[in-house]
Parts: sequence; structure tokens; C-alpha cells
Amino acid sequence: MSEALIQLSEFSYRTNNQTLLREIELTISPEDKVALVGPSGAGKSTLLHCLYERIHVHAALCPQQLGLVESLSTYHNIYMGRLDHHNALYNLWNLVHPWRHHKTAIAQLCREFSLPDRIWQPVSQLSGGEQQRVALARACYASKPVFIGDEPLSSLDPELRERLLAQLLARHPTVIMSLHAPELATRYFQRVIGLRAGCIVFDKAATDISPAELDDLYSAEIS
Ligand SMILES: Nc1ncnc2c1ncn2[C@@H]1O[C@H](COP(=O)(O)OP(=O)(O)OP(=O)(O)O)[C@@H](O)[C@H]1O
Repeated sequence: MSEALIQLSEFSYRTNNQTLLREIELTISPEDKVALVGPSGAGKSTLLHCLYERIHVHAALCPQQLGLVESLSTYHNIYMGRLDHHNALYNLWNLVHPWRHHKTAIAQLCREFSLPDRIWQPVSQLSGGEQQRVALARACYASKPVFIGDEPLSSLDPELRERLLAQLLARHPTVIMSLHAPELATRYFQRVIGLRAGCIVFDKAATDISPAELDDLYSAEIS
């Protein structure tokens, strides 16, 4: 149907003489909603960063290490999602005299992400879950068609996690997200990729994945 957004063929990634991804065969299409699952150390973050590098112009990344500027406010951290939309002077002006339309839009985004309405409070004074939502809101404020998230909901309570996951999926035509909750992956995503030891173990429709396959994927962690 549509042209591939990303196509990897026999793709391997090495660093410090270590191969972190091996022989990856992967095609991502513009309408894909893909969850990445697998045990800790499987290579999910590495793969997500490799994908982001390829399509960063069209994508917003919500990394595992949130990369917030703790001394700056919620407003300023969320605004950073748009830094590349404007020139340096515009951004500098906004640091000192926030633009009214950005204030309105960011306050609205904070409401949608159930963030406190104290948008001028430094993010260092927010809880871990609130900081994660600031990072999510920053990625959404970038207004890119592709959302790439590395465990972006891990610090949220179950109700909030599901509500925000549904919101992220509705906002972005393409979503690629690693999750440590396989049940969320199969329930909310159309396609699930299982990764282990840097290799793709399966890449299939969520409806075709059996509980046994997921058990195998994770039980290999101990072997
Ligand atoms: N910069 C690096 N240099 C060397 N090895 C690295 C580097 N980054 C990650 N690794 C190794 O690569 C492997 C994959 O790491 P990665 O963070 O991609 O896994 P992950 O599946 O995202 O894990 P988790 O679920 O714990 O976040 C791990 O064995 C890790 O130790």
C-alpha cells in the first residue's frame, strides 16, 4: 500500500566490539503501531535509537533516560519539543518571555496528561511519574507523525498508563514503542516484535501471538 517509512535488511549494530543487534529484517510502514517486547538487555533501546536516527526529521523520541532539564519549568521542558521548529532568537525570547500561544497550548497539553497546572514549577520538584509525563508531553508537542517511545509509561499507575497509551496511539499515525508489559502490547498494538539477544524472534500481528510465545521470549532471559 504505502511506501515503507523504514526498511532494514540484514542490519547489524556493533559498539565496543560487541554486536548489539544482529541481522535485523524490519519494515515499518507509515500507519504501523508496533510494540517492541523482550527481556531486559534484548536490544530494544538500541533498536529504537537506530530507528530514530533514520527518521528523526519525522519522529519524536521519548527516551528511557528522560533528558529533562531539571532546573527549568514544565512549560520550558515541554516547549523543547518544538525547538527545531524555530530559530535561536525566537527560542531564546521564549525562554525569558514565553509566547502566549505556546503557554495556552502547553497548559492544555498538561491537562490532557494529568500534569499539575503549576507549569512554571521546576521539573526537579515533580514526582517520577509526573516527570515521565512531561517527557511524553514534550514528545507530543513536537507534533511529528511518528512517536518512538522507550518504556515511556513505565512509571505510571495502571489506569493512567492505559489512558495515555490510548491517547498516544490516537495522536500519532505511526507509533513504535518498547514495553515491559506484554499484555499491553498485545491489547493495544496491531503488531508486536519480540526481541532477544539482539535478534528478532517474532514479528507478527498481536492477535497471532500466543501466551506460550511470550513466555518463551522471557524465559530465555535466564538461560
Ligand atoms: N553504549 C553501549 N556500549 C556497550 N554495550 C551497550 C551499550 N548500550 C547498551 N549496551 C548493551 O547492549 C545490550 C542491549 O541494551 P539495550 O539497552 O538496547 O537493551 P533493552 O532491551 O532496551 O534493555 P532494558 O529493557 O533493560 O532497557 C545490553 O547487553 C547492554 O548492556
